[in-house]
Amino acid sequence: MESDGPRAGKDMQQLPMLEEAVVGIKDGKVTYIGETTEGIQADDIIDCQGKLVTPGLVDPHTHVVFGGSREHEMALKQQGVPYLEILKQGGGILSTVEQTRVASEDHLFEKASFHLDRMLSYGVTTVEAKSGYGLDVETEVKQLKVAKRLQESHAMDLVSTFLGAHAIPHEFKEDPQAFLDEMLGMLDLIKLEELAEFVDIFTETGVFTVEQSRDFLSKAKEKGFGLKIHADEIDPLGGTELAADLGAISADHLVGASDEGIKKLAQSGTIAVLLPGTTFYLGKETFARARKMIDEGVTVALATDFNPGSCPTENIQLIMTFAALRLKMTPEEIWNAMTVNASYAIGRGEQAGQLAVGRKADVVIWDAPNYFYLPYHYGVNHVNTVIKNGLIVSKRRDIVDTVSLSSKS
Ligand SMILES: N=CN[C@@H](CCC(=O)O)C(=O)O
Ligand SMILES: [Zn+2]
Repeated sequence: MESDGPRAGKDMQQLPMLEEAVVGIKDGKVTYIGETTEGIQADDIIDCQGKLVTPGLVDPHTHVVFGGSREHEMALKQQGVPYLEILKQGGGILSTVEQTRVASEDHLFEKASFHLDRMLSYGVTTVEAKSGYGLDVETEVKQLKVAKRLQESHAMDLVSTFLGAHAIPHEFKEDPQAFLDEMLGMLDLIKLEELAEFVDIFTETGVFTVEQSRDFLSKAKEKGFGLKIHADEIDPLGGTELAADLGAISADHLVGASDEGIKKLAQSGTIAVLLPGTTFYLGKETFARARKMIDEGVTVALATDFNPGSCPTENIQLIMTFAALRLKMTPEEIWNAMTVNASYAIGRGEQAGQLAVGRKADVVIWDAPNYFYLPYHYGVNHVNTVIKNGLIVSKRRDIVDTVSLSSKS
């Protein structure tokens, strides 16, 4: 799984793989990858005979720090009330904002920790975490501080994104610009206290316009932040083009991305982070045009978008199945999208997403006989063991003979 950079377009089909491989780990790092154990001494040996071994997965788009939950919205969804209508009525994101504002920092820490444990158990070892459920200075800082504490104490590696521009809170309903100015006013503090590396905005009907987003993100860029955009998730407004124009590191969702937008992503190198779990959960028929993106030479990554509203699942393996069946991505493209490309989408291309000598020993051993088995056998957890920085952080029941799971392996 070594790569010099993100894999774009048809290069996403490349998936270097060793059979009969040996991975050596010492002091938390990968020290050896080869096909023989000859001349190698080890204190502990894990026999992975017949099993797939990969780098830890990278989830480059999550909203993991939040208060409460939104199961009460399920009935509204069943009645056909659209996502943006629920938000307009003060529910949706704004309901989670209320629950996050009243939660203590320690509570949010414990809750996010629980979700991160679950993500680790599904084979994810690096994750991006967005704020955006505070929408006021105090609560946004509280969320970002929780992410920072988690980065310092949890086995998971976290990369933090400031999404203060996630929705317009009640108190600014009549004056969205004043709200955006308040969020912009936080950037110096966020920089000073190293609370986030990226700034994101929800560019969507009834939330922020393309022009508001351009202005907001340009100011964040001037202050030295990397940029991300929730772009063309529901209505095709042109957030994709904006992401490319501004040189954003990623443009996320992209269900309604135009032909022009897709071309621009390929030219700018902005990574398309696709979130098919969200499209599924919103009950949409039309998914992001991954095939067109790959044909045009775009770098595609995949993520869960784990959040309490539009995609409440930590199961990134389920996203593999959606990517295969609804985005028509090949298994090779899916693995690249969740490892190499995902790590570049959050500025961790040099640290995560590859199994290579000298890198962190973030390794997953799967109860699967080959890499295309995972998107196929869906809805369950195929992890056998997760190793983070050389230590076992998650171990599940062993199946001795994985080969027997498959007729062909
Ligand atoms: N679309 C905007 N933000 C999130 C959903 C947040 C929520 O519904 O709580 C997303 O990426 O899908
Ligand atoms: Zn999101």
